[in-house]
Amino acid sequence: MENYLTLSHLEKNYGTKEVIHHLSLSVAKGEIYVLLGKNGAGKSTLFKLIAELALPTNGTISIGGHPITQQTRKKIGMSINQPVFYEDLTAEDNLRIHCTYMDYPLSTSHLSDTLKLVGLAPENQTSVKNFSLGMRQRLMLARCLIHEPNLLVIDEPLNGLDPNAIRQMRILLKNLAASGLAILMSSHILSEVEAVATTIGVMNHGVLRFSAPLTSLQQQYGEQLEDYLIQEMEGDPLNETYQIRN
Ligand SMILES: Nc1ncnc2c1ncn2[C@@H]1O[C@H](COP(=O)(O)OP(=O)(O)OP(=O)(O)O)[C@@H](O)[C@H]1O
Repeated sequence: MENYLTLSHLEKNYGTKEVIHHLSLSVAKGEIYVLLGKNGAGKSTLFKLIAELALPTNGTISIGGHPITQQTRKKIGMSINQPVFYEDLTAEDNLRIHCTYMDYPLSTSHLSDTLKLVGLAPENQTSVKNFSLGMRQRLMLARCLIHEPNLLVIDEPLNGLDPNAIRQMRILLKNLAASGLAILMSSHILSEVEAVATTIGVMNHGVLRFSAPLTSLQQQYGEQLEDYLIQEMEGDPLNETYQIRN
C-alpha cells in the first residue's frame, strides 16, 4: 500500500519539555491506523501538528508525498478535541455553514449524500442540541468528509458512545477505509481497537513505542495482545526494567 500521510522524525518541545520524541509513522490509503496512549502520552499534540495548530520543533509531515500546503490541507478531514456545533441549528445547516467557512462549493445532492453516508437523515430538522452522542459523532464525521478528503484524522471517535453506536461507527470507519481513505485515529477502548484497526501504534511519554499491523500483533501475542498493549501504554520508558524488557 502506498503511504499517504508520512510523519518523519517529528519532535515537539514546549520550552524544555519534550512532548513528541523523534516520531515517524505513515498511514496508507485503505488503512485504519489507531494510536493508543494514556492521557498525556502526546496524541493530541501529534494531531495538532498535523492540523498545523502547532509547529513541530523538528521533522516533517507530508500528505500524498507533498509538504502540507493550502492545497494538501484540503485533502485532510480532521476532528480534534470535542467537536463544537451550532447547537440551535440542524445537521444540514451546520454543514452548510462549515462549507461556506471552508470556501467549499456545496451542492444540495452532495450534502444529502454525505448525511446519508454517515447515517443521518437529510430531512431531519432536529436541532443538534437534541442529538444523541452517536448522532453528534456522525455529524462530526460528515463535517470531516464533506469536502471529500483522502485522509481522516480523528481524535477519539468512539469516546462516550454506547455499544450500538460504537458498532455503527466502527462499520462506518471500515467502509470509509475500504473506499480508499487513509484514517488515523486515537482511541482508549482496547476491545474496539482490535475490531477496527488495521495498524496499531502505542505512544508513551511522546515516544512511539511500536507500530505494527494488527494481524501480525494477533499472530505474535494471541490472547495476550491486550495485556501487551496495556503494558506498552503503562510502562515508564525511563524505568530500566521496562527498557530492558522492550
Ligand atoms: N501548550 C502546551 N504547553 C506545555 N505543555 C503542553 C502543552 N500542550 C500539551 N502539553 C503537554 O504535553 C504532554 C502531551 O499532551 P497531549 O495533550 O498531547 O497528550 P494526549 O496523549 O493527547 O492526552 P489526552 O488524551 O489527555 O489528550 C502532556 O504532558 C501535556 O501536559
